[in-house]
Amino acid sequence: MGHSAAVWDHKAAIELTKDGNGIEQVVLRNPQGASARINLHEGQVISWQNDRGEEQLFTSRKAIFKPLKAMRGGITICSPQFGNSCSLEQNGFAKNKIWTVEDNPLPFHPNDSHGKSFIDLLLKPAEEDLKYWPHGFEFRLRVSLALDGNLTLKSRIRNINVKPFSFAFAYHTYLSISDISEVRIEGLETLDYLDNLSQRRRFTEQGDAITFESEIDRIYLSSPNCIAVLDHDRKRTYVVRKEGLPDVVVWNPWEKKSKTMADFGTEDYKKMLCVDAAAVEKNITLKPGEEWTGCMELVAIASSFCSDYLNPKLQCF
Ligand SMILES: O=P(O)(O)OC[C@H]1O[C@@H](O)[C@H](O)[C@@H](O)[C@@H]1O
Repeated sequence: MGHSAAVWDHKAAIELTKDGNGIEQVVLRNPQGASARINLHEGQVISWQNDRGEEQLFTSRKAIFKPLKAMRGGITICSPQFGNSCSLEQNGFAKNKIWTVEDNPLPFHPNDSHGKSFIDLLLKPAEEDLKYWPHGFEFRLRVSLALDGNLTLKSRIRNINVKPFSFAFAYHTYLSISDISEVRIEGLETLDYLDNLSQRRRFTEQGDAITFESEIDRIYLSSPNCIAVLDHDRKRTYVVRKEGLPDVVVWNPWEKKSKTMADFGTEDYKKMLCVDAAAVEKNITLKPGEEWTGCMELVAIASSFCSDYLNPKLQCF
């Protein structure tokens, strides 16, 4: 990092940094030493480390860091589309736009900031963006790091136009894992899913936790608000909590597809698993003046798994 300057004096450290490419990043820290790094050019969370400096999000060794192009890894905001069903770029344009830091955001719930280090980002369409997506919107993203190291992303999208519009949404989350063969997901058993590898045909998941032995690209529907990703070898469990996001996308490209991706190493598929809190099956529609909110919280638990996190009665936020 060439340059570093304080943005504002918050309870926990927040710094704005520039690297050699001039990419502006925000680094959130908590007093215990956990951190999260956000790229302003893409509104993308590119790292989330625990208090021992261990990466909890995956970044490909071949990731390309350049402005206005989401790098392979971290958490990418996918909107207003997911996939490549319409004329927009794959997974939408939000990940390839310049976000600004918002100093005076619309008020959040008081609990949203309590004891947390956070940054508020804003995305608004530029004049030329309206040519290919003609909808007036304000997209606010709050990224917060709590005292316990949990990472929360809260998105608010508001229609500021006179016509309704619809969009899909996903927090495309690359979790860092020890080895894909050591990992299982709990919380998606018996759910229906759309299989992206079979033209989005609908299937029903079996009753066991999900394990991995080949490419997977599925949209699980009407999912519970808490699911868990258990990594036996690393003795770590990620809990994904969500609100306003009914679907969960699970993706691993496996070996053959990895070779077709320029910014992804051939062996990288072993070290990552994408588990996205999403709204994909049914688009969200906003009338003029309406606002939608979608949250995801990531919790990383060291050692053994605590099944209380999957209790459907637990209040997520
Ligand atoms: O290249 P991107 O935009 O990061 O997307 C990668 C993958 O993301 C997954 O979530 C999608 O379901 C896949 O179909 C897609 O290929």
